[in-house]
Amino acid sequence: MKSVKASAPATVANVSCGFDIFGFAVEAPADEVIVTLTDNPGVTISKIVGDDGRLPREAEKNTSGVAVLEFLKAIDSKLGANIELYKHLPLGSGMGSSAASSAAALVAINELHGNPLTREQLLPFAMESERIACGSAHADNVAPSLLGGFVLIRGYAPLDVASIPTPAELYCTLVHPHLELKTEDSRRVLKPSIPIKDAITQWGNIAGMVVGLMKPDYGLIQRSLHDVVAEPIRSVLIPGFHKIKEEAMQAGALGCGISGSGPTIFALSSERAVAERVGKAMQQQFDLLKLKSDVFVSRINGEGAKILSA
Ligand SMILES: Nc1ncnc2c1ncn2[C@@H]1O[C@H](COP(=O)(O)OP(=O)(O)O)[C@@H](O)[C@H]1O
Ligand SMILES: N[C@@H](CCOP(=O)(O)O)C(=O)O
Repeated sequence: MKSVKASAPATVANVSCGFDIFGFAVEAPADEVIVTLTDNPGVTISKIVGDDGRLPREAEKNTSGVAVLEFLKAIDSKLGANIELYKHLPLGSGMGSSAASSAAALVAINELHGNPLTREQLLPFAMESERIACGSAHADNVAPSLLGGFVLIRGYAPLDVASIPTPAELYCTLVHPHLELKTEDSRRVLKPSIPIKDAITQWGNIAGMVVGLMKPDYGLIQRSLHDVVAEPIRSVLIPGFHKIKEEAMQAGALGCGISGSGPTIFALSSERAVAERVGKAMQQQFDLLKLKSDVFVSRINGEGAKILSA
């Protein structure tokens, strides 16, 4: 039967001020899948590489499997599928690990059926996978992983997403300490409501980010990269967070915050050389805490999930 190989990139959700509504894709790392059509209905996962045996092999529990099951149900397919998953994203990282697997699997199964659905129409299936992974069908990882670029989730009911143009010279530094934080747990610590004063600060920054990215205006981006909603609560879960952020800013970053729900920390810079310097400064702080970490520097990835071979 026909097989398709696809990949989908890591993503930075929230981007400081935009809790659950902002996300962008980076160039690496990316998960890969090989999806093969089968005559028998249902979805199987025959192989997972790179997870040290930790991810569920049952399709109903793995984000890649859930996404493909939802797709096949939606198009009323009589066929089934088998998935091989090559996991390159660390689990519980705040880099959209659960989302990358489902985004890659979705573009592959869509391709195998002749692309009946647009990337946007694939989104609800990937969101269902996020519900399995963390109890909440948030779209700020799956949307940029599927669509590429910097994405705004304007609304969830109905789902309304928009791509925000970004300056070509905008670089992201990701520093991933070898720690795990489950999104489910770091969502549970958030408060159910926020004071109006904080809401005003937050929506001012969200609007500032959109204008700053579109103009582009690096000063405005810099002034807008603040989070008074999630970061003050979640930062206690990341060793050395405040010092690391301070060092990133000293090294020239426009802003620095928690990537998704952490523990990865992201920074944005207006030059590659600065983004690399920022990465070294951040990693040095994790070294001082005797925490191993990986650094990834990239532009915003405008392409998102892609077919590698069909
Ligand atoms: N294919 C998959 N890749 C990553 N995590 C998966 C996958 N399928 C299911 N999961 C589950 O999702 C959870 C990790 O997701 P999450 O906590 O959101 O981390 P991340 O921030 O890295 O996406 C884990 O409990 C894991 O078992
Ligand atoms: N908006 C979500 C994003 C979670 O991202 P992840 O990469 O940690 O899964 C949240 O902040 O909970």
